[in-house]
Amino acid sequence: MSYFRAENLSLHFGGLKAVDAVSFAVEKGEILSIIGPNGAGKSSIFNLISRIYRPTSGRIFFEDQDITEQPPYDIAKLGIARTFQNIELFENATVLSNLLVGRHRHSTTQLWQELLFLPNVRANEKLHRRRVEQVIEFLDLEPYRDKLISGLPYGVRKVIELARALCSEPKLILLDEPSSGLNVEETDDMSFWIRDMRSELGITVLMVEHDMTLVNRVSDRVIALNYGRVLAMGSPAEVQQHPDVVAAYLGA
Ligand SMILES: Nc1ncnc2c1ncn2[C@@H]1O[C@H](COP(=O)(O)OP(=O)(O)OP(=O)(O)O)[C@@H](O)[C@H]1O
Repeated sequence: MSYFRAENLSLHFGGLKAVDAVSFAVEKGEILSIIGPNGAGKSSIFNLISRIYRPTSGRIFFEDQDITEQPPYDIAKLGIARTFQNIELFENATVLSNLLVGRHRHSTTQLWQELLFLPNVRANEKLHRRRVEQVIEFLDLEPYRDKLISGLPYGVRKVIELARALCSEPKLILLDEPSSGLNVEETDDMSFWIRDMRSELGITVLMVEHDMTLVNRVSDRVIALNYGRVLAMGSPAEVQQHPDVVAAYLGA
């Protein structure tokens, strides 16, 4: 049994097949990248996994559990986190506050307990802060801890978005174009974070990415999509040399 599995997944918008009978599996500890031209269906697959959309047909399994019908909040609880192509952070809050939001899935206290600030609330708060500090250290974000998001450069925000996803202690992370908007040096750093996430934190990675340098550097396997269908699957080199993939990128 695979760690994560999409089986015959389809998503139709009227007559448009954004995702068309896509099947793939991700093994525990693997870094798998999804590539493909604009409109190929990459983000739609992420939106199906995080339950922003319901599949027209097909099933999704995680750790041997059928999660196709799970509500979005439960997906996070099961240990699947994601980042977005367009960064989604609270602009007028500090980095630390944004990261504490990432701890939400581990909240065990009720609102009434929080209002009364009972001892278990304090203990919980301490645990959350400790975990957040670990992520801050892991991603070298100490200089930004108390800064407002609105004053930070794009490259740093991108790392903070990754940090927020890591604060939820995910088992599987979905990275939606982690290099978009980053310069060469920042993309280089991103490739190290992604590899370290796997080797040091044991996180399995499913990534949508356009930058082939990053894809080649971190991926164990690659899936190429076009018009919602799988064109090729295999090692980064195999997929990039596949004639259908070459044709799709050349617009043939
Ligand atoms: N909510 C929607 N309603 C209608 N069509 C949609 C919707 N979302 C996506 N599509 C269409 O589905 C297809 C796949 O889109 P998707 O965003 O998944 O592609 P993508 O591979 O992520 O593209 P990009 O690299 O540009 O982000 C496209 O033709 C897109 O226009």
